[in-house]
Amino acid sequence: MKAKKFVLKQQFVGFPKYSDVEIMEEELPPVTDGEFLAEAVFISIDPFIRIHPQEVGNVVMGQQVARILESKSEHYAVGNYIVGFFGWRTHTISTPQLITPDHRLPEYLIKDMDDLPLSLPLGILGMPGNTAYFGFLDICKPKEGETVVVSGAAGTVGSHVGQIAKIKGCKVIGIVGSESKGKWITEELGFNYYINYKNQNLKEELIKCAPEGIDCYFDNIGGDLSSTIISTMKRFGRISVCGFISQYNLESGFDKAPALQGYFVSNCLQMQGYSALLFVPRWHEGIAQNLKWIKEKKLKYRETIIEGFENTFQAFLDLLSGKNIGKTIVKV
Ligand SMILES: NC(=O)C1=CN([C@@H]2O[C@H](COP(=O)(O)OP(=O)(O)OC[C@H]3O[C@@H](n4cnc5c(N)ncnc54)[C@H](OP(=O)(O)O)[C@@H]3O)[C@@H](O)[C@H]2O)C=CC1
Ligand SMILES: CCCCC/C=C\CC(=O)/C=C/C=C/C=C\[C@@H](O)CCCC(=O)O
Repeated sequence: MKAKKFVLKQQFVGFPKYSDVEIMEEELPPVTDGEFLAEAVFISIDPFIRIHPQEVGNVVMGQQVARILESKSEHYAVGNYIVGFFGWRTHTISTPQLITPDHRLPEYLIKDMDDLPLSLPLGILGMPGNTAYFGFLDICKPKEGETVVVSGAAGTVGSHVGQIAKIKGCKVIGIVGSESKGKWITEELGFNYYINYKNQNLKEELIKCAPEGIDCYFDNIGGDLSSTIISTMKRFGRISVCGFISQYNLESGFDKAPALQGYFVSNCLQMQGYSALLFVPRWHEGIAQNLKWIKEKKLKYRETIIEGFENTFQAFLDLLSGKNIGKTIVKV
């Protein structure tokens, strides 16, 4: 059995380039006792791949939904589907990772999907879904009637957070980079307003949509746009810092505190960052709640599916340039 894999050839500097990676082949050894052979069906494309430390020479990191092709493990049977952190590769031989260390995403068998797509455990029913569920509810602690701003609002995490905010009875404003994204989140997902940061004045529009000020800000983007949003927050506002994608491709790094301390002091704001990994002990609680909301038709999703393993890197570039709506997935 030959596996294909994307190997990191050099560290990403600035916007990633094709010369940063290389597709290689690897001859896999026979499966031995306790091991399984899994074939990638879907590969997850996520922004953290751009900034998470990775070693040159290693397979590019990432989650997969994979089908068990051969098993000498009592835990997985041939034909089972699992979620695993195997990276950008077509075939993997491994042993079941039944206990999740603190710094890892869990590996598990996919069950109870009914007729839902098998890709969802990489999106709304997986890491990004739990990022939205726990990171919004536990950190922003939204109350009915409050005003919530979500940036990256047509992406996997942002579109999910906005819908949870609606379920909780909030007014929701989504920040997006195109009109089609804005129409999707307002007309189909129920956000109250969208603001297109590429062609509208963010501050003026925020004041129009939320003259009362903002109670909760779910931050996916960081940078100057987030500074503007934070400057319109109300007293005792809460900010969940999920990501800062506007800074990921900068060559200069990102180690300056925003010059917003005045707003934090005068409005008694709270800001907390987190990683989805914090919530690994409650992983299946988040998945069960998100699945319940999907079945109740309270939570909708979209996926941008790119076909073909060879197109995995292009899918990553497209995500970083905002070409996706909802979750970006490679169908291997
Ligand atoms: N803390 C955690 O544990 C986790 C954090 N994250 C973070 O959550 C965020 C969203 O992730 P995810 O939902 O997977 O990705 P998305 O599906 O939201 O895709 C990324 C989106 O970011 C937007 N974007 C790209 N560049 C910029 C920019 N310069 N300014 C503003 N927006 C930009 C684009 O939308 P547009 O067209 O609107 O610009 C793009 O579609 C990321 O910051 C990610 O790193 C994700 C998972 C876990
Ligand atoms: C410097 C470390 C990366 C920080 C990324 C920052 C914030 C945004 C973000 O996108 C976070 C994503 C978190 C994802 C969860 C898990 C990953 O870290 C993969 C874990 C790798 C593993 O070994 O399992």
